[in-house]
Amino acid sequence: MNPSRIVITGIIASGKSTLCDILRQKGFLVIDADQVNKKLIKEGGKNYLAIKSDEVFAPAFDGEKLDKKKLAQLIFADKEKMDRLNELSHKNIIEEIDSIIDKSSRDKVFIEIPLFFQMKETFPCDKIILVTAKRDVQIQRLIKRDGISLTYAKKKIESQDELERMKENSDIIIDNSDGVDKLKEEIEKILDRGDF
Ligand SMILES: CC(C)(COP(=O)(O)OP(=O)(O)OC[C@H]1O[C@@H](n2cnc3c(N)ncnc32)[C@H](O)[C@@H]1O)[C@@H](O)C(=O)NCCC(=O)NCCS
Ligand SMILES: Nc1ncnc2c1ncn2[C@@H]1O[C@H](COP(=O)(O)OP(=O)(O)OP(=O)(O)O)[C@@H](O)[C@H]1O
Repeated sequence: MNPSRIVITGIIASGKSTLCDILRQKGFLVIDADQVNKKLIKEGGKNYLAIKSDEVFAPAFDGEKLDKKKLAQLIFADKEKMDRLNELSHKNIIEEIDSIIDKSSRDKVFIEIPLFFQMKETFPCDKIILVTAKRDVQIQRLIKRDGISLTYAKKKIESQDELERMKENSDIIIDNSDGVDKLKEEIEKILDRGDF
């Protein structure tokens, strides 16, 4: 079985995971690249080992323990470190996602890849759904969900600010600036249209 691959991507805190939860409730298989990475950065995992062996990331370790908050602060403050982490981790994330898809018996699989357009590696797919939200809505959701400051929220947003390019290269764009009910309606319309 070679299922059709539908990528869900978008700006940070736009509502990708919320959309994916709706799809899961409808019975679809949804793979989340962030969750895949969480497994790979657990002690002994492929990405944990790659990060541990690079001295640039030593400040993020407390003995053997990887402190994800410290790692996030390191990469969001330094683009070079972010690129290095991406180089170490993305190929492993893709490999793991491919292996989950290979084992599935579904005719379509949704894959949430927040950094789809930023990854150097190519991830073959059939359709790309882009989730967006108005900037002020995005900032407020990020601050509320993660309990972070306005400055840090803006820094996180700036690090992946290429919205126009993302729009040009996507097949379907969902604006999730309104409530969750509106988001549900939007995805139902898209599913009914049978675009994939
Ligand atoms: C920095 C880490 C430790 C933070 O972990 P944490 O559990 O707090 O956050 P989580 O993984 O859920 O990521 C939340 C969001 O942060 C943003 N983000 C994460 N990593 C990056 C990155 N390297 N560059 C830009 N944005 C990123 C994305 O929007 C992502 O959806 C973790 O995200 C990580 O190891 N990142 C590198 C791997 C990666 O690129 N993951 C994204 C897969 S597409
Ligand atoms: N339509 C909506 N109305 C109100 N709140 C929403 C809506 N969509 C998402 N949210 C809330 O906004 C926050 C961000 O949404 P979510 O976590 O789904 O975004 P994300 O794009 O997956 O984030 P990340 O890029 O960090 O992975 C969450 O707290 C979520 O509950």
